[in-house]
Amino acid sequence: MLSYNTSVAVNGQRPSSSGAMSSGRQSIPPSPKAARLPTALSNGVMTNGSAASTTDSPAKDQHIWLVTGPAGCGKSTVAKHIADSLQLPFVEGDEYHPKANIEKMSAGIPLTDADRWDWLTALREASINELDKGSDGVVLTCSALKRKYRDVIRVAPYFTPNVHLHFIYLDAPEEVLLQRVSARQNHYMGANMVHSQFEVLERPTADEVDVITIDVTQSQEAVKADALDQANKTMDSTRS
Ligand SMILES: Nc1ncnc2c1ncn2[C@@H]1O[C@H](COP(=O)(O)OP(=O)(O)OP(=O)(O)O)[C@@H](O)[C@H]1O
Ligand SMILES: O=C(O)[C@H](O)[C@@H](O)[C@H](O)[C@H](O)CO
Repeated sequence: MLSYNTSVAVNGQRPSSSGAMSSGRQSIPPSPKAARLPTALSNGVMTNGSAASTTDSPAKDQHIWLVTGPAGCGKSTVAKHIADSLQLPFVEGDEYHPKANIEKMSAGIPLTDADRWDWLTALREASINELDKGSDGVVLTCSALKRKYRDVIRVAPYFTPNVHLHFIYLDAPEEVLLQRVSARQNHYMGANMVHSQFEVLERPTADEVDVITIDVTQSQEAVKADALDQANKTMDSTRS
């Protein structure tokens, strides 16, 4: 049975190891967007339910860009830049946290797996909703600290081969992010939370071939340019 603790296949390949996993087993809730699940038409052809896929012409390529990493790594900065540059809708993951999560983090209490599940599925749904409106893609921010959190999002393009999911992981040592979060004003996530983010962080492994890693110890301008360049190259390589 598929569970939160079972790694999903990335580009058709199931990983040999999926990093540190906790012991609790919970079933992954199905995407509420049941219409995207394949259904058989009377002619036997499978469709994901979108209008485009029921016509003769193939559905256009659509990209989900999920900008990830611990608090303060620059997710919002990079995601806004990519969204503006590529003229794509932007979904700020922080705005999808339930009130209870914000209260916890404001009080300096790290979230648990259980606190994050509904948030992750809400973000997955938000990305699908944007694509369903017809855009060429969507850019989201989401810490996605653990492998199994990324796996929750990996369900989004299932059954829709025209949808390509890419993680942009912003990498920096803890000391760098501590400095950036300490300098930041008016944010619920305080510097006291940075260490806990690194305690649970599972850096993407080599088998997670849908991840682009960006070194964010560089200047903000260099990081933005690097991330956009990598996104453009990735899109070029997926073009059929
Ligand atoms: N490459 C960089 N160099 C220096 N400062 C940066 C860089 N990128 C972002 N910053 C600054 O670091 C802070 C955190 O950036 P940002 O809010 O984009 O991160 P985030 O990952 O979205 O944070 P959070 O997850 O806590 O919402 C901001 O004050 C931002 O201006
Ligand atoms: O998974 C988590 O613990 C949370 O998503 C945090 O990472 C914050 O929401 C975000 O980074 C804002 O600082």
